[in-house]
Amino acid sequence: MDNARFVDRLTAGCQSLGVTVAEDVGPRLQRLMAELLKWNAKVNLTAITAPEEVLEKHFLDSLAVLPEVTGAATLLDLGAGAGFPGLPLKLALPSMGVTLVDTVGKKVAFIKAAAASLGLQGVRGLHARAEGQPETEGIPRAEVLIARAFMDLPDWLALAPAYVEPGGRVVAMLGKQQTDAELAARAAERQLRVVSSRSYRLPFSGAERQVAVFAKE
Ligand SMILES: C[S@@+](CC[C@H](N)C(=O)[O-])C[C@H]1O[C@@H](n2cnc3c(N)ncnc32)[C@H](O)[C@@H]1O
Repeated sequence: MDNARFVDRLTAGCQSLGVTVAEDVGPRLQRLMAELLKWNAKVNLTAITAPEEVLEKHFLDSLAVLPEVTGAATLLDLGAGAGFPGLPLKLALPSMGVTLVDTVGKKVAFIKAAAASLGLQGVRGLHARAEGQPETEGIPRAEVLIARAFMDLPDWLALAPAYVEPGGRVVAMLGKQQTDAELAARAAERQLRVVSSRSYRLPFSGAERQVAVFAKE
């Protein structure tokens, strides 16, 4: 994909999702894509390798949750894989401190290399397994905790609150649609409340997604 098409698709995608990013985000996402595809040729980081799909399913899907994350001083992305959604969110919100955690060393090595190549300050890649004990795992708590394609919702709501600072919130990026009643029931099981929930469609494929935000009661 050439530069002009990348910028066009990014702009159209953001418009469709109702989010805005600064002008420098496009070129930096292009650099991130180049790094991802270069690494992926040697180590298996992601099954999504077609540039159009990387743009939609990794970059735009990550940026889709900007409304849920904007304003946070710190973000913790558990099970970040090749850096999604944490890296695109960091590019869009440069003053936010972002920690990305994964159990697979090569994925964390990629996150660190990509952050260095993009000159990103305030990004930490952490090779660790999140099992609910942040202190012993060496994982810092954050104002906002996020994960995509990491756990099903009940398991995520069981694990996540241990990693949230007082007054913070848990963001769940959901592939499978949940009703308001289902979300409220899952939240109540963990003494959480639903702060917000909304569905959206990826701009080009039309794939359905949902994002829900939870806080401690
Ligand atoms: C399906 S991938 C999703 C990656 C990324 N969030 C995305 O949406 O592209 C799930 C990731 O979680 C990591 N993972 C699984 N269990 C974990 C744990 N307990 N702590 C940290 N990472 C974990 C895996 O290594 C894998 O990279």
